Amino acid sequence: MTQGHSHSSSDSSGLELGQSLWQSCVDQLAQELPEQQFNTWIKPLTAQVQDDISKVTIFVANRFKLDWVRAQYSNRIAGLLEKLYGQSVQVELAITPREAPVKSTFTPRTAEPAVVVEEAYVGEDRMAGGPKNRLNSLLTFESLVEGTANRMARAAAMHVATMPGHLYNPLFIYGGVGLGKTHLMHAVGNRLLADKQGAKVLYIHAEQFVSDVVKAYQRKTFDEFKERYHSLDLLLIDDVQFFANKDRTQEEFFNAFEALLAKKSHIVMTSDTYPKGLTDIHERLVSRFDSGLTVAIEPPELEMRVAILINKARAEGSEMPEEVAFFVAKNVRSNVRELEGALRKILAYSRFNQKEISIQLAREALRDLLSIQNRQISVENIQKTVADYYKIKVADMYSKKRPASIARPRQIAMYLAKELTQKSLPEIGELFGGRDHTTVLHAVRKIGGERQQLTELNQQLHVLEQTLKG
Ligand SMILES: Nc1ncnc2c1ncn2[C@@H]1O[C@H](COP(=O)(O)OP(=O)(O)OP(=O)(O)O)[C@@H](O)[C@H]1O
Repeated sequence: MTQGHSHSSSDSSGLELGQSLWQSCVDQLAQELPEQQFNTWIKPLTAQVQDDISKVTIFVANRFKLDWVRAQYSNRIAGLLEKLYGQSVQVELAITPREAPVKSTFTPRTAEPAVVVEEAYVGEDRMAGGPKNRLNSLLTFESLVEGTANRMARAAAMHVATMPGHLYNPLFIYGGVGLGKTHLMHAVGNRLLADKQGAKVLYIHAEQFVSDVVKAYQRKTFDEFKERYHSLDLLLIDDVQFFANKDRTQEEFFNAFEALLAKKSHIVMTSDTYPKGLTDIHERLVSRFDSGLTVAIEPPELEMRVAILINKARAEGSEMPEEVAFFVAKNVRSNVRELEGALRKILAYSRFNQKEISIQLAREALRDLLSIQNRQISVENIQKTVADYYKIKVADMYSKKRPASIARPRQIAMYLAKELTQKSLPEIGELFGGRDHTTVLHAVRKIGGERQQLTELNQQLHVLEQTLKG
């Protein structure tokens, strides 16, 4: 989003701008806040932006959350909106009305449906039209771009959607943030419902499951809880790493899991790590998670990022020239959510200034983003981050020591230095204790090659890249 521009106040561009402003704010918070905080407090928020963007009303599920969001986040949100928009924006908080005005309510695209559905299964009135499945109908196989990074996961998901309860049960999908795990899961649900209308499908975030367990506990409604979960045909449960340390939840999930598998209902789960990498989750559950098919979603490669940009632009009614898409995809590398954020900024900037989308325009629209990237990534920074990650001393990055426990992280750091900075091989060699450029080249080729083969290494590199990009 740009600053200091003029704008008309009441036409539809005000609405669009409001939408992308709120989305940019959410994207920014996703970058700044620890993931769990973001997912708990910010992701479920919906906002209504006044046409002239002087006021944003943020909807929160209940009184408790309202107080919390007000105390912890409202100043920060107001500050961000002001920074993004270039003028002050009044921020107001309200409790989500029972029937939210869906049309004018903007939800971050990554979030659950527009109305916060915390009470969805408790209030009898909501049961009238059948239980809510919480699926977002926009997240389908059709809108998911396929590439090497998600091919396996997509094929498995497609199989589950067409023949649930058959193979790959449970299907466990893991990968870093913003890589399309949630999207894929919704796609399974949407496809199954399209094929079998009456199917009982539920998408739920692991934290919501925890909160359902707590409620059942408080209200002594475990029978209802069981009835609800154990009767599903397809359970889609997101981010199961959130079950960590929640014993009662794990027990209830274990029961649901067993009941569902016994009746050949399908379970699809996602997590930020592979099952054995989960911490503070009971072994018996972990081994259940791993008992069907476990697939990774990898960060998208360049061509896939380009395709995603072009597709998403088209879905928004704009054409993004291929050279611009390449420019953006080369500069925004970590995940799809960031790509979407970049795209929104470019579209808003182009509409606002009524200019064609070009590389120059993209450069201007993404000025902040690009400068943050350039500022943060230095070879020293990489050395420190990699040393921390593999628990070795930073000094070992320049030392002559050769044990594998040191040499390998050092090679990884060299690889990242080549990937993420503009430095030449000799310059990098110099910064690693005066090593020859052929040593650096060897490291770059070796790690780059292994990355294609070893999922675990690829995940580690992905984490490091995300950390370095801030
Ligand atoms: N291959 C793809 N094609 C099109 N859109 C994609 C693709 N992968 C991801 N997206 C989009 O990127 C955004 C982030 O994806 P999603 O929310 O599914 O990520 P996630 O892996 O579940 O991340 P998190 O763990 O942070 O929840 C979504 O808007 C999604 O639609």
